[in-house]
Amino acid sequence: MKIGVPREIKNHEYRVGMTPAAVHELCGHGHDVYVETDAGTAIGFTDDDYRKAGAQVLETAAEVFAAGDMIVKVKEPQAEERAMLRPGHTLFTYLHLAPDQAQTDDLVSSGATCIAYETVTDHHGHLPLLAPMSEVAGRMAIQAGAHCLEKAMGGRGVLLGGVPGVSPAHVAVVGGGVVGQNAVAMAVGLGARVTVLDRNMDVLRRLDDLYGNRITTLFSTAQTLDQAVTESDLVVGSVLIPGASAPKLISRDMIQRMPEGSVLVDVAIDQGGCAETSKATTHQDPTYSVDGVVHYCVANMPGAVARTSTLALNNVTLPFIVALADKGPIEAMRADPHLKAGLNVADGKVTYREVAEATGHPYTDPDSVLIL
Ligand SMILES: NC(=O)C1=CN([C@@H]2O[C@H](COP(=O)(O)OP(=O)(O)OC[C@H]3O[C@@H](n4cnc5c(N)ncnc54)[C@H](O)[C@@H]3O)[C@@H](O)[C@H]2O)C=CC1
Ligand SMILES: CC(=O)C(=O)O
Ligand SMILES: [Mg+2]
Repeated sequence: MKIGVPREIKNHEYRVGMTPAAVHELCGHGHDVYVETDAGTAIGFTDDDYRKAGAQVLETAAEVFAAGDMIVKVKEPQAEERAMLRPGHTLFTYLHLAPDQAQTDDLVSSGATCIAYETVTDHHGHLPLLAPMSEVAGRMAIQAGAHCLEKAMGGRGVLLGGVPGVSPAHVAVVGGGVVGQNAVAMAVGLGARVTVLDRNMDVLRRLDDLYGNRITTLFSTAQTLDQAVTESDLVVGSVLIPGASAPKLISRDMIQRMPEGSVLVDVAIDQGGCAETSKATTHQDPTYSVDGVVHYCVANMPGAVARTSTLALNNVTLPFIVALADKGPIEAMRADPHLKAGLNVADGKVTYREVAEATGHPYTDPDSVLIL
C-alpha cells in the first residue's frame, strides 16, 4: 500500500503521524511511504532520517495526498487538507467529529474512509489510541493549571501545594478516566488537596485503592459537582462519552460562583468541552477569562510536548497501521471489531452513531459499507 504522512498544520502542532521507526517497519512489510518535507524536523526527525528509514520525502502536502492511498496523521484534517481527500483514500487520525459539523460534512462529501483514533476500542472496552494522549494531557493539565493560577496569568496567586503554615490549593478533577487519573497523580504529587468526581463506581474505587485518604472521591451528581467546582482553585474537565459531544456539566452559573482568579482546564474541549463557557483555544493564545475564571481550553495539548507525544502515539497506532496496510482497510476492519469501532465515516456515510446523532447525518451500520 502507498501511505502518505503530511506535516501537521494545526496551530503549534509539531507531532507527526509516523516516526522514522514506524516508517521502517511499514517499508519492511513491502509498503511505500511518502512523507512531507519537514514533517518531523521540529522534534528531531529529519528528512534524512525518514529517507534512511525507506520513505520518499515530497515537497508539498498536495503531493503526499496524491501519492498516498492511506493518509496517517495526528490531528483532524483542517479545511485545506479535507479538500485533498478523495474516494479511495483511507484517513487514519484523530477526528473528534461530534462537535465539528463542518469537518463531518466535508468528510462525508469526500467519499474517503475515515477511521478515528479516539473511537478504536480494546477488549477491556477502553480506548487504546486515545489513552497515551490522555496520559500526556492529564499530566499537562496540572502543569498548565498551576501556571494559570499565577497572578500574571490572571490567576488568584495560589501555589498548588501551599507551603508550611499555608493551605494547599483545592483541585477538582471532573471525570476520573485516563486524563483524570493522570491529573490526580500530578496534583497529589505537588501536594494539592484533590477531589475527583465520576459516575463510574469502579473508577472511584480504583482511585480510592491507590490514594486512600490522600484524595476525596465523589460520585458525581448535580449537587456534588456544584460544590466541588465552586470551592476549587483549579478544575480539570476530563469527562468523556466516547465519540459524543462532551456533556455540559459545568454551567455558567457555577463558573460565576467560583472564586475570582480560579482556573478551569477543560481537557474535554476536543469533544466540545464540558463547561458552558468553554471554547477551543490554541497554544499561541491558550487562555481567556469568563467571570474572573481563567479558562485554558487547548484542543491539542499533547502537541506542546510533541516528541514525547509522537513516540507514545506511534507505540499504539503502529500495529493498526500495519494491519490496515497489510490487509487493506476493509479486510482489516472486518477482521478486528476494535479497529472497526474506529470507523466514523465511509463511502459518504456516517458510521458512528453518536456522530450521526450530533451532526444530523443519518446513521449507517459500518458492516454495510465494509463490503469487498
Ligand atoms: N485537549 C486535549 O489535548 C486532549 C483531550 N483529550 C480528551 O479528554 C477527554 C477525557 O479522555 P479520557 O480520560 O481518555 O477518557 P476516559 O473514557 O478514560 O474517561 C472519561 C471519564 O469520564 C467519566 N464520565 C462520563 N460522564 C460523566 C459524568 N456525567 N460525570 C462524571 N464523570 C463522567 C467516565 O466514567 C470516565 O471515567 C476526552 O474528551 C479526550 O478526547 C485527551 C487527550 C488530549
Ligand atoms: C486526543 C487529542 O485531541 C490530541 O491528542 O490532540
Ligand atoms: Mg466569580
